[in-house]
Amino acid sequence: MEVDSNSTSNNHKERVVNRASFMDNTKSYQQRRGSLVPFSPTQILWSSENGICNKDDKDKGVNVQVILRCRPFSDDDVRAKTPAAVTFNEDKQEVIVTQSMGNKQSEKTFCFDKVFGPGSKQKDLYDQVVSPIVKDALEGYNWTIFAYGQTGTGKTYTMEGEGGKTKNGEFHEDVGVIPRAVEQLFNTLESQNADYTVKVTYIELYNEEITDLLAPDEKSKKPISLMEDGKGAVFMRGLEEERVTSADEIYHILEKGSARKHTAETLVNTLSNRSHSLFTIAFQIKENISDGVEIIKCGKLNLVDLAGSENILRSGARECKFVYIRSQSDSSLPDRVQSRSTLWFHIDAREEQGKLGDQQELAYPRRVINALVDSSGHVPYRDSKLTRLLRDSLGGKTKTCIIATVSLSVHSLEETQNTLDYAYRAKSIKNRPEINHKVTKSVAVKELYTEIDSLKQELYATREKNGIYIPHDRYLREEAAKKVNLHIIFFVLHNKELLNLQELFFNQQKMTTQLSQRLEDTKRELLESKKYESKLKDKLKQANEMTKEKDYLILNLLGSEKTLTERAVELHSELENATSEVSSMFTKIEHKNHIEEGNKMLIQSFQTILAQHLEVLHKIIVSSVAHQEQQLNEIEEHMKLSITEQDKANEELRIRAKKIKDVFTGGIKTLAEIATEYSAHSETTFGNLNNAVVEHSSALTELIREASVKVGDILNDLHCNLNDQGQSITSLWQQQHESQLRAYQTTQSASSVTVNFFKSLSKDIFIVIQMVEEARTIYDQKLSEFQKKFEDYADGEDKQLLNKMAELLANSNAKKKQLVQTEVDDIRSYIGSKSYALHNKMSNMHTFTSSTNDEFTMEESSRISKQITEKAYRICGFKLKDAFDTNQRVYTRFSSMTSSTLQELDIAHSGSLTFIEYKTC
Ligand SMILES: Nc1ncnc2c1ncn2[C@@H]1O[C@H](COP(=O)(O)OP(=O)(O)OP(=O)(O)O)[C@@H](O)[C@H]1O
Repeated sequence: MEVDSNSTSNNHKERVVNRASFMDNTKSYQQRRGSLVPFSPTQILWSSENGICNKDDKDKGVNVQVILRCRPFSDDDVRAKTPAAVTFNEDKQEVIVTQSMGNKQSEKTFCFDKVFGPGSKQKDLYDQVVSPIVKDALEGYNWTIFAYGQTGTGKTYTMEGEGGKTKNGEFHEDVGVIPRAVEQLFNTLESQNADYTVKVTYIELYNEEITDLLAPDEKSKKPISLMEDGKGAVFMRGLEEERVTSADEIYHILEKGSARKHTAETLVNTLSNRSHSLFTIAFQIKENISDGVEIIKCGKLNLVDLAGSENILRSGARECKFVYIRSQSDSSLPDRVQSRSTLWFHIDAREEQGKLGDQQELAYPRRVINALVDSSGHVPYRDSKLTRLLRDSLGGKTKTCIIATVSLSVHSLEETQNTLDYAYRAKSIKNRPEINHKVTKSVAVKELYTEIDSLKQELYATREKNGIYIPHDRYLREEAAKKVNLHIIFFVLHNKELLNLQELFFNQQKMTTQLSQRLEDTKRELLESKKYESKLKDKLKQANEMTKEKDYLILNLLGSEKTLTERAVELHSELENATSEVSSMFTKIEHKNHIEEGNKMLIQSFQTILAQHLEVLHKIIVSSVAHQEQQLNEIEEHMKLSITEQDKANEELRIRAKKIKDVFTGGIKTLAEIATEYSAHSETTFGNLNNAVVEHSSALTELIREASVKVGDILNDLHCNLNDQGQSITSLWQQQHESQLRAYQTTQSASSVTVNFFKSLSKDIFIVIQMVEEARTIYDQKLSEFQKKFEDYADGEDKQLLNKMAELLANSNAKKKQLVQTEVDDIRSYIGSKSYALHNKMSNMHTFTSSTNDEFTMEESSRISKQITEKAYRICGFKLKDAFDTNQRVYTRFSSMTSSTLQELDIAHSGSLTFIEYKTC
């Protein structure tokens, strides 16, 4: 019957059988793969009672080596720029943890045997830490290396690593401790050219259940139980041992075993180990130390990858079967350990202890460590399978190296501190390593033969189903030995017990005083706690009220959130609309920019056109000025010509008037001569006189007629001249007017074109409108100034010209008028004086005739003479009257002609003045 550690039975026989079974098992000859030496790794793992120890090591003890390794930031941490909470001093082997509490920062420094920072490589760790361990193990020591730390901090990465071998047979840089150790082991064994046997086991401890990861298949997997040999040595029953001959075989086994592990995904690790795994390599090396004397070195490496140390709920594990330890309920533990455990783990009162998982399993090693560190006497190895398996490694005969893994991240600060605390405490655990038993070949062979016999008999008995067969002499031997042992044990135990009890009593006394003191403290604390509780209750009440308020607020908030959501939807649609509008605006802006570009080009072309127009305008003005100058010159020439013609006409008129005067003077003279001759020869020449008078009268009439015709001609010529002058002036004025009109129209059209163009521009270009407006205003101003100047200039010129013309015309008219008036006056006075002289002559002739009539008083003669005189008188009278009438008519006609000409001249003059006034206005 097997004795489980949890079993309370201590039946002697059972123990013997059990031990026998253990011995059988440990010394069973491994024939499966033809090994040279009988051995069992499990035996060597947990028992080394036959070992030869180094006296110094055994006496003083060797501290557990504690290595600290920190993993680098994950990609997520790098992305989130997570701050680091841990710094390293690899030279001093120190780790500094920085913690912020409000405004304060506290630092805690931990010192370890070796510290590997986030930049460390797998090879560095292996070369500096594990390689010496492997060498030491090859000397015959048992070694346990276990990785401990929070999930995702790199335990599996450190122990197993990632990747395999490269093409040139070297390890990938991420390969971990186990494959490298395997290779070093085989390389050394090969190089020593020794006979050796290597065997491996690979187990998983999950939920207090041990699983053989190397079992051929799931069905043939047997439950593995832990067994003790009564002396503290533990072995696993039913465990498959695989004998290996090369490193590659081990890699294969590792792969196979790893694939079977219980894993789950956590928030910090996608492939998190939910179990503890123990990979063990046990080896025996046969060494020939001298002729014929052979020794066998037995060494062993236990490579343990523990499950994540942290609070699993916090890590977000899925499908997690684990709960947390309820240390208060564990009555088997001393109070001190319980309270410490409570600090480390969360409690779930619903779970029974039996159902507790890995976290509880991890709590036990901590308790073991605490007990070992505090030297409290009782070390609770038996509380869990893990601590039972690690018994020899924590305070036992196995050398131990703990690789504590931590994360840099500030988010893992709490777990990092726990790990560092735990690792730091573990540093002070002392083991008492012993080198393993070295046996000669002959002794081993003898033992093996005995074992074979015993096994054969056992087998026989089993087949016969007669119970377990023990040979008689062996039975007697063992019984006797047992009796002796019992006595010895009883005696020793008795004495020891006595001593222990004494010690226990003193300890108890000490503890009692301590406990009563603590009880007092606790009572005080209880009182304070009660006070605190009442305060808490008050606070709870307040909190409840606040919760109600908050609920109400939340309801309101939900309502407003709903409206906000609706509003958000509306806004969203509005935003979409706005976006489309904005995009259309952008298109418009683009279009506008395009137009502006076009406008710019238009402005530029307009500037060019404007410049061209201005140039043309300038040319037109220049040509118009030249034209006007030419016209003025022409007018001047015309005026000069007309003045010359006028002078000529005047000269002609003067000559004619002189001729008329001469004719009149000649006629008067002739008349005087005739009168004289008449008076001398009054009677004889009366007839001649009559004839001469008649002749002269007719000649006078003819003369007057010719004079009046000539005067009429002169007046006609004068009138024609005036008409010509008027016409030439009118045509000149018309030309002038037309050219002015053209110039004015050109200017007007140019200005209107400019204005229109600027108006149309102002509509199109809103942004450049100011510039354009300014330019337009400036241009307008300049143009209007120019136009004004031009108009002023043209008007001034016109005015000056018209004034000059009017002056010239007025002068010429006045001169003409004066000339005509003087001529007319002269003619009038001449005619008047002539008429008067004629009248005087006639009256003189009348007086002479009457006196002649008086002198000849003869009736006949006086009657004839009277008749002749009266006849002559009548004829002269008639002739004079005719001449006078003709003269009068000529005078009237001439006067009327002159006045009408003068009137026409006045009208033309007033017309010119009106035109000049109109132009001036
Ligand atoms: N020192 C390191 N350098 C580079 N990558 C690392 C390091 N340590 C860990 N990692 C990476 O972090 C991830 C988690 O590591 P690992 O699975 O070894 O953590 P663990 O402590 O074994 O977690 P669990 O307890 O959940 O099994 C892996 O992808 C691994 O590659």
